[in-house]
Amino acid sequence: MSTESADPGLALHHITVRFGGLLALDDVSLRVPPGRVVGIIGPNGAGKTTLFNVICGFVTPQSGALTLDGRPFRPRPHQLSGRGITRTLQGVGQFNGMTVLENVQVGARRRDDDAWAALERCEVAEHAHRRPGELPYAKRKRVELARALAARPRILMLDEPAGGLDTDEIRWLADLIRDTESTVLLVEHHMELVMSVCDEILVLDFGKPIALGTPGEIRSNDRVAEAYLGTAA
Ligand SMILES: Nc1ncnc2c1ncn2[C@@H]1O[C@H](COP(=O)(O)OP(=O)(O)OP(=O)(O)O)[C@@H](O)[C@H]1O
Repeated sequence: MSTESADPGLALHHITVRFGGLLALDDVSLRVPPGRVVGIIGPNGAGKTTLFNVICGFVTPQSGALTLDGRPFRPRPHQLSGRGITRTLQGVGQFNGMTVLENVQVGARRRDDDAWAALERCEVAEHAHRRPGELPYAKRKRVELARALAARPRILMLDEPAGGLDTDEIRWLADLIRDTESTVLLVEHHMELVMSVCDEILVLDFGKPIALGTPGEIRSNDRVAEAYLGTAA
């Protein structure tokens, strides 16, 4: 571990997760250096969400370890935002009993300037006083992003942010991911988005890491094409 003590960012070391007899993650290692956009792809059931859940402390691995800046990191869901880690949810996931602004203020931990800046960044400030349920789906996805950005996270975990969005919205999302100062971990099925924004991509198949590389390397990897791109592209 001594060589890793100078390792900035998040790292997963040999993570294995079993659900009964099912091997959901099989010896997965990944480094997420500051400022990078790292994608995690793979077919349905490959273990992407489980990997996110390990980072968030919802799932405890049977073996392996996490480090943050080279130091042991034992994630606990309620302490994540304090460690600078924020996750968006699949779908929209807002409280409909609260206004858009109030939802985003939860992310901002009540710092109004951060909440408004995030609403403006996501171009939904004009809807601040409406309920999320009154907005179209794409706008609610933007509110969910604003909620996450309002925390000014060091590491932003995006869980299928393109789901249900049209081409223009996905283009907007790609710009947002490229522009953010946060380190980004992206689980996504939309290959064009993944290939256009990621610096590095981890490919999982039945819990096994089968490739790790730049978009170009992943595109030309035969094993990936066989396991995933061939069926999903
Ligand atoms: N809590 C759990 N208990 C039992 N099995 C689980 C649990 N969570 C996930 N699994 C199983 O672990 C495997 C990996 O699931 P996971 O949701 O991580 O895959 P995924 O890559 O995110 O899939 P998708 O693209 O469909 O969201 C699947 O076979 C799933 O059924």
